[in-house]
Amino acid sequence: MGNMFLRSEFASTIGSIFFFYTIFERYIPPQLRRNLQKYTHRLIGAVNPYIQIVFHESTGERLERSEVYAAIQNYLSSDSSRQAKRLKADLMRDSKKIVLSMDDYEEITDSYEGAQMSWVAAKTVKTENQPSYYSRGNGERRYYKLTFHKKHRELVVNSYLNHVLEEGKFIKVQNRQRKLYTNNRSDRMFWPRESMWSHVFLDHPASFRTLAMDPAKKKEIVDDLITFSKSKEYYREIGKAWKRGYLLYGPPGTGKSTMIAAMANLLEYDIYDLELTAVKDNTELRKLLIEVSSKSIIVIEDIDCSLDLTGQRKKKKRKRDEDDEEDEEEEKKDPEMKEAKKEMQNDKQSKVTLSGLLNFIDGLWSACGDERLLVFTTNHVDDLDPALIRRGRMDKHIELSYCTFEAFKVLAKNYLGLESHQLFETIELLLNETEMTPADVAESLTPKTAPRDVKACLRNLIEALENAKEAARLKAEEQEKKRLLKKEKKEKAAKEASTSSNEEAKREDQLTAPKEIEMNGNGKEANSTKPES
Ligand SMILES: Nc1ncnc2c1ncn2[C@@H]1O[C@H](COP(=O)(O)OP(=O)(O)OP(=O)(O)O)[C@@H](O)[C@H]1O
Ligand SMILES: [Mg+2]
Repeated sequence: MGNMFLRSEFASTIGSIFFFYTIFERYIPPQLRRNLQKYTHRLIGAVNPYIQIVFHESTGERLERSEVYAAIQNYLSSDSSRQAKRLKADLMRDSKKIVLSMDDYEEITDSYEGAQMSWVAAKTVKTENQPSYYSRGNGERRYYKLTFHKKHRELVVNSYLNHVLEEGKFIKVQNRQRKLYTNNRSDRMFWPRESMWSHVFLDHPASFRTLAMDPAKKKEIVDDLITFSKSKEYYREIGKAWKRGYLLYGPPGTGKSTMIAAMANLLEYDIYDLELTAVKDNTELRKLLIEVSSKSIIVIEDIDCSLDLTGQRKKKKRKRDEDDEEDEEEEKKDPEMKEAKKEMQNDKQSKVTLSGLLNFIDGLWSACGDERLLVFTTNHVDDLDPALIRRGRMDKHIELSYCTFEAFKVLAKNYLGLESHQLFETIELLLNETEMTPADVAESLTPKTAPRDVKACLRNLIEALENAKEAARLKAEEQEKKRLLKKEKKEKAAKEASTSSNEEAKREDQLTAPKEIEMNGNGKEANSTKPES
């Protein structure tokens, strides 16, 4: 009986609300309605101790997805998966993980420095009077609503919102699918707003654990990288752009490119592989730089071959100039050929200059965007212009060299799962006497049969090392022979030159001697040229 009474009471309340709402909507003019709503809100605001902030999913007339909304979605994802009963799963653009978020009208709570915050996901539906850009296709406009007590206003405005944004961005970076970018050729047509970089997803398995090099040196590099990635405040304090330059040098196949991939994997950075020869000029280089995002490594491989920056390149240029002189004659005969050659040269040559590159590294533009590594690689460090590699530009110089026994042990572990073996001693001796790149050692250790025969692999390596040792011995012998031959030739030439000059002197003496005698015979003239003794 009581229950029935309650039920009818409830039904009549709902009925009254519905009745008043219909009257409100239908018979009260819009202007009055708006005023009524405004004053009701003010009245409620005066007595309600809670404050609300709304964050819409899309903003502006273009309805671009709001970065803040995305950051909140990421920030709330772990709380959502724990607290919400109805969840939505999204695979966001460039994300490698599914992001879980609470469904509409779910509520979750978050606590920050002792303050309780409540987050609700909701949506508004477009009404007839609203402009068409107000909402997306289905007429819905989503938002998150943050509610907190007014005594936490300062905390929320000054620190909680920043915390949400930073954390959300951090989670986004963690979840993002990393990319390997490369610059497009500049003579290509670009669509408006099209990026000058094209990309593929970066999925390189290299890591510092599998990189073969001296463990102490490896630790030093890893520590340096991690310290860099955590030094945002430090760089701000000392007034320096948050970037660091590395120069990796060493013979081909010693792991320079592998180390760059390991760096990117360690710090979760993107890689921008900059092909300088495809960059038209310094202005374009600057444009490319502006597009590079934070948390990235800008790589210029084989810098000695990329530009007219090095001694070697200058030598090549000199040679080219000599060739040009020979060609000039031909070109005079055929002017069309001259034009074609000119075009071809322009095609090949980038007009990026050393000063342009230095500006790229440490000019004002390079400070736009945070947390960036710049890595140069070269096989010929001595050929580089000292201005390019001075500290401050290339802060850390790392030499990657031939395989040491320590490096071999890492490769043996990677390739064969071996910590030790009786053949290691022989290999150590041979490695001390022979220069072999880690790439060659790795190739010898790669199993050629399945299941892998560990001993056969080690024997393979020993054989390769012995061959390399023998080849080096023969080469040294050959070089010594050539040196001796050259020396002999030089000595012979010098001897011949001295005998011929002696003979000439003798001949001259013979030519001048009779004259003197003659002169002596004549008397006076001879006395005037020779000092009296
Ligand atoms: N230090 C190393 N540790 C592990 N693997 C290595 C190492 N060095 C070379 N390798 C192996 O050799 C291959 C070639 O190495 P990488 O391309 O890194 O050499 P590089 O120094 O960049 O050569 P280049 O100067 O020709 O560009 C890699 O795929 C890798 O498997
Ligand atoms: Mg390389």
